Amino acid sequence: MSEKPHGDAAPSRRAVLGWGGAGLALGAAAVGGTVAVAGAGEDGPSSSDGVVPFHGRHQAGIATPVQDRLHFAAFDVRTKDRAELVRMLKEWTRAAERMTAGRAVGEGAYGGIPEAPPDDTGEALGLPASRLTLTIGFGPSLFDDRFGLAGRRPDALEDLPKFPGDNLDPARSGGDLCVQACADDPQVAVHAIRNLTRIGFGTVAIRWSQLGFGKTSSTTPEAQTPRNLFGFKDGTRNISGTDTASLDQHVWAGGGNAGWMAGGSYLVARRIRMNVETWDRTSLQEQEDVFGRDKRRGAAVGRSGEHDEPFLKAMKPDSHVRLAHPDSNGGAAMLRRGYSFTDGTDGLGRLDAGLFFLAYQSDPRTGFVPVQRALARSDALNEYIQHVGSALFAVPPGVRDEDDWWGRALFT
Ligand SMILES: C=CC1=C(C)c2cc3[nH]c(cc4nc(cc5[nH]c(cc1n2)c(C)c5CCC(=O)O)C(CCC(=O)O)=C4C)c(C)c3C=C
Ligand SMILES: [Fe+2]
Repeated sequence: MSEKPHGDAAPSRRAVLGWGGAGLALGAAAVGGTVAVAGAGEDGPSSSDGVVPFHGRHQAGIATPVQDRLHFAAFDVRTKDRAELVRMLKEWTRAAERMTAGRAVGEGAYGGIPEAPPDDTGEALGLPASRLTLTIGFGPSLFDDRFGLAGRRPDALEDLPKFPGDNLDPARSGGDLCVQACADDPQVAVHAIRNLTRIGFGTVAIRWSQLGFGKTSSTTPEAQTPRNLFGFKDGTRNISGTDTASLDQHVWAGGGNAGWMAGGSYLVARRIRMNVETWDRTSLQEQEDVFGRDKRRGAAVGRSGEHDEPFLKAMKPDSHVRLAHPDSNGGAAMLRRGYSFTDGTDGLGRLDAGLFFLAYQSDPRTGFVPVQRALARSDALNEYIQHVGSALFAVPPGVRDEDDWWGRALFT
């Protein structure tokens, strides 16, 4: 790709009108696919590095390799006009195509009509695509009478039950829509959410959002397993993004009563506060017993290598890994894709820190729910954590091409 990162937009209206013949030539080149735009380079190096393809059978941001940073936003829909919502989803899709390719939204951040605000907010000018992925989801509350979608709600999008120990803040829970923005540069992820929010002004409003850093799970087992804020390797036994058999079995939805979801997935998001101060005063032995893995290598009790198969009976009955393992839950499994967060302090001198747990599965009723029931009941980790936010979303299949848009199968 020869476009400059985030710098170039389609040639601006003024540029096309003003350049005359040059503008026409540019237009012809654009039809062919790539565009060498006058002025390319002034905002950063030209490169197609770090571009994760936006189009495909599945949305990017699920099985694709996990990036370093997250900006997650849940939105309430403010309009009651279905056509307006559809218009916005189409506009969002076109903007997402551009931003994930490292390009600015619409006509860009400068060079347009001086009397109008620019199409792009500009803070990603000169930055590469940074493996940005944008993944949309539809919450249970979207499927009400407002948009005539009640009959299209998937059975699998059943509200999550209340689990023992939950202390959920409604202001950090739920949402009609969500967008998960992941990138290796936080500015690129934030830019993407900000621009989608700007496009949606009047149609949707942000209900809550979460920034994340330090991925706590990876979908690439050959890479070094990241550590969570308790200092333990997290994601050792995650589903790999290239394990198509496991993805088909545990992650991609088949459709069920909602054919429009075939090739999609269900996302559970939980904001989990971690009491790092208490943890840091806990003995190493207790810490390792809590997880059932050792802190140095991440090896399961009685094993020496991180990826050696755990022997569950060697672990304490209330250890996290024993309780969460598929063998303890009738085979239940999910693809974890969470991030650490720190959101300042809580006024009592403690960090407001934790895990923003994100898990994708083919059906939460057979994925997250049974595992979380077991954990909520008996997990030794519960002494150190608390679930404070929760949301569930149906994540539709991927956008196939430039004529397709987020939610087309649901709304048409
Ligand atoms: C309901 C699902 C899960 C929640 C909620 C959850 C919270 C949570 N987990 C850790 C740290 C670790 N989890 C590990 C393994 C693990 N966790 C879950 C599920 C939930 N975790 C599963 C399915 C597994 C894999 C079990 C297995 O197959 O062996 C590990 C060990 C390393 C690994 O395999 O990833 C750690 C460490 C925290 C800190 C946390 C809440 C804050
Ligand atoms: Fe876990």
